Amino acid sequence: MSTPIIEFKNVKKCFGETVIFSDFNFKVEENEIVSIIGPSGSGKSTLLRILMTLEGIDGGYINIAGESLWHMLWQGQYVPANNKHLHKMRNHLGMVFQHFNLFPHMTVKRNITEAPMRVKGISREEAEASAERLLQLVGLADKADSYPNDLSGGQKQRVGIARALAMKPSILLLDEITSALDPELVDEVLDVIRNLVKEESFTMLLVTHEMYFAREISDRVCFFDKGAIVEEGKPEAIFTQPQEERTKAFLNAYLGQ
Ligand SMILES: Nc1ncnc2c1ncn2[C@@H]1O[C@H](COP(=O)(O)OP(=O)(O)OP(=O)(O)O)[C@@H](O)[C@H]1O
Repeated sequence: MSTPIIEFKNVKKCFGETVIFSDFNFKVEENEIVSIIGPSGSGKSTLLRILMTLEGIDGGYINIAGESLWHMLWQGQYVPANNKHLHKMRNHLGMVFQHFNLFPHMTVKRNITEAPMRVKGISREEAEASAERLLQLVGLADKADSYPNDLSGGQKQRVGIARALAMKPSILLLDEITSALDPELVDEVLDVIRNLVKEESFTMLLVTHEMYFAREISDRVCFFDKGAIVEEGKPEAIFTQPQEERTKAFLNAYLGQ
């Protein structure tokens, strides 16, 4: 078997006294599209935030493309990886957030070019050419000079996707990217992701409450509860023949099955 592109091994994560993951194990293969579904507060966003190194861990390992993300063994102790290594590992990942997280004082184009120029040292010319291509891809070529506050929620999120792609990540993390949107704006954002996976191979890990989208797009769906994967499998199997009581109850509540 090939090396998984993402691997959590015996990961422990606490917020103070609250244990989110006690012994979490999880793998994603290269070019696999995996949806994480599950109740609110079960740790789904934390999982993505840990991968992005926005949160640390309290034990275990996380490997990305076969290399340790957070901890390295040094003289018998686990220590955080140094900044250079962390920077290299972060380059594998792009994340789209629920609340867009765009810089309001920057134009759309600048929101997209900022990180590639600052973090990757790409020239302004190259970053702007890439931003223009990406804006075309997300259907916002005419909004390059607008400011985020002049855009609809769906447009803001499409900028969020373009911004994540500008870093050329090999893994895209999507954290409930349509949850903050009015229902009529959801599909314009999901269509961008649909087109993206049609055009290119991607490793994608998405946390979503859009069950029809998870079913349509995923190679694998994981039902997650209380910091653990309760059940996982092909979308058809999870959505039509869930085996675990907790999965059935969740899907019943969600889909009225
Ligand atoms: N920075 C933090 N400090 C303390 N507790 C936190 C922090 N971030 C998350 N939590 C807690 O960790 C638990 C898991 O949160 P998380 O956001 O990962 O859940 P989730 O499954 O993504 O939920 P939702 O579907 O509502 O977004 C929750 O109880 C949350 O309150």
